[in-house]
Amino acid sequence: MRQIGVQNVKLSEYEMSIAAHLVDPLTMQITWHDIAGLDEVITELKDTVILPIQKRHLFEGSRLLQPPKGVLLYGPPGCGKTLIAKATAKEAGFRFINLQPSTLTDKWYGESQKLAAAVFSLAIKLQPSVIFIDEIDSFLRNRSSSDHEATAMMKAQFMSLWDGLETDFNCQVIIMGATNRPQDLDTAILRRMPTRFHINQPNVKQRKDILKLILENENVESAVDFGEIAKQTDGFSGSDLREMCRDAALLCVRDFVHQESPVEDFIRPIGQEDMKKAIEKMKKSKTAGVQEAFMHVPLD
Ligand SMILES: Nc1ncnc2c1ncn2[C@@H]1O[C@H](COP(=O)(O)OP(=O)(O)OP(=O)(O)O)[C@@H](O)[C@H]1O
Repeated sequence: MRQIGVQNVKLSEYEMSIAAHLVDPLTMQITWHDIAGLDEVITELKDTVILPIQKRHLFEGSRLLQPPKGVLLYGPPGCGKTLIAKATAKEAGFRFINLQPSTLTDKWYGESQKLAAAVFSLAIKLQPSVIFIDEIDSFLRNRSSSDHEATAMMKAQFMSLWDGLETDFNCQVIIMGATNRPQDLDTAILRRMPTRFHINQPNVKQRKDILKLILENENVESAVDFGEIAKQTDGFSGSDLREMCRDAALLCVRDFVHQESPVEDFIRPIGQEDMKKAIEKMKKSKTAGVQEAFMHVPLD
């Protein structure tokens, strides 16, 4: 707590266990510059979320123009939802509580309720703060009659705590949720997240931008054609592209390690051919499914 500049705040046992999920803003280095191809989303986030926070005095008189208390980021996996949430917190100067739903759902009933309450009370004590819930659909999904009673109670409690934030005009706590399955979210939850951003699978131009960013500080041959690679990677997420570039870089390392008699003490730059091989490998693992791909990794 001292590290993040919080003093004289007493925490309960439950708040302490939630505080373990707090990301120290000094170590949280993600900024807008670490995100490629999502300029439109970033501009909109700046206007609707960051500006009302940073220029609070300009919006004080208006209830309409308060920063939203709930923001939903939705779209396929690996396309930058977590990056966006972290960068928003960093740029707004908010503390970041990275809440895994399992923190609440793995506990026995009474414990879950106390922890859920602690999430909110901690966020308020530490405000300004963002509570980030990845895979928010996993515990705030559509309510159904088959819900366990404890699950239903927990959802109801979560929502009423959330409403507490909404009604407190001066409270600077934002809930940011991420999901791959927005259609599974409870409608009452969707209503509490009116500000929504679709983070889609990157198109060809976005893939080119992401590739440039990933390879910005790497040793890459000048002849490497980013446009061509972007064209050949249709259907790849940002995370796939990163993994693919890592594979291409590893091919260079492997050549260095396995050369017969080391001539020079440097690793060759990444070339177009390395990228081509890495694309093929990623395509195979995507079609074969992750499990299948793992079976072909030699264990030695
Ligand atoms: N737009 C992007 N720009 C730069 N890097 C990206 C982008 N999208 C994804 N990445 C890379 O992929 C990694 C995974 O992205 P991230 O965790 O933000 O995805 P996500 O949408 O939250 O996925 P999940 O739904 O699986 O949690 C990032 O750490 C980053 O290296």
